[in-house]
Amino acid sequence: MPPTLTPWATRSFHDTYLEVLHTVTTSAEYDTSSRGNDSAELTNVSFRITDPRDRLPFLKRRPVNIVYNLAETLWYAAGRDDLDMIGYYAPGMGHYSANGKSLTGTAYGTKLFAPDRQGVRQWDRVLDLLRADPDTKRAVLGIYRPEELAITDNPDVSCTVAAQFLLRGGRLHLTCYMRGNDAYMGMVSDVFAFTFLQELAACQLGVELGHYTHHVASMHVNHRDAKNVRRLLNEGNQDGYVRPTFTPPEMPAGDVASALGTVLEHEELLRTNEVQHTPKSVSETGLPEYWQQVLLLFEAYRQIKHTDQSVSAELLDLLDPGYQWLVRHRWKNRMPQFEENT
Ligand SMILES: O=c1ccn([C@H]2C[C@H](O)[C@@H](COP(=O)(O)O)O2)c(=O)[nH]1
Repeated sequence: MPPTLTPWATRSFHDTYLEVLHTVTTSAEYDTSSRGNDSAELTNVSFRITDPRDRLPFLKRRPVNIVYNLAETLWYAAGRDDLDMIGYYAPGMGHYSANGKSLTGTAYGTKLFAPDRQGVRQWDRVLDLLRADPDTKRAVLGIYRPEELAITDNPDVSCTVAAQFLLRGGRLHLTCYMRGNDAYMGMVSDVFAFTFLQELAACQLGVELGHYTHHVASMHVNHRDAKNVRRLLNEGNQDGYVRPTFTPPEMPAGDVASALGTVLEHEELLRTNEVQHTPKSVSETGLPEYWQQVLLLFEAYRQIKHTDQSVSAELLDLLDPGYQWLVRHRWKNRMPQFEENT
């Protein structure tokens, strides 16, 4: 019998990430080969993160691209499916596009945040239901659609089937159901996006954040990533290793929709290099500090993409310590001064 991962609960995703990678690679049930991907697979893996704000792993051997993760989540929240936006942060996303312009399955935002035929967003309907009937068991955000399998050789079928809110004891919990999850690559972005959206919903409802639970039918690690996964798992075994810990930033209550709208306007101007922000101009937006941090990250990325200079030292100094750690380790060769052991 393979080990059961339920009920696995850790405070942070960092610990869960390593546990899942370790268990899938050492206790795989199957060796699968589908659509050119050879993988080690463990079926029906579930875990819980008790602090969904602690959603980032901090690993030197795989520094998360925090700019991409924020951009992808905002791309969802804007109900978008275009490669113009997401392709700037992840050029590889183009491979999943059938028409070279947009994405289908992966564009969760079109299912969650774009108005349906009745002109209502699924997100709003579910939040309204929670306001009207807080104990409801119906607050389900449906993502996977049966029609996706009707498209021959569809390169992009939704991996997330659904996500469900439960408002219990004044706290908003989220459960995510996935048909398949790439434990090394995809899981980091999926957990980031869903926990971020959970925090957004809690702010919009004016309730406390609860726990986040992730259920996956096929949890797998592709064989091509096995070596990198081993290196990652060994990171903690190095002499003198101290696991970096940071207090995660907390999304402020208030008019989240308006803050999101402003952030998205600035994101586009920075992406197209029409605007260059400074710490002063970011503070002049009047956005809460939390959202200013997102703009600082987009400005750092603009400097990386559109110039060949180092990222501004003044900007780096202002970043939240966890974000700063990730940027410094991800784009080492674009940092003003980088010390390996910091
Ligand atoms: O949000 C996503 C989207 C995709 N994938 C991974 C899972 C699979 O490895 C691959 C999709 O391949 P198929 O299951 O569609 O063959 O992408 C994720 O982990 N998360």
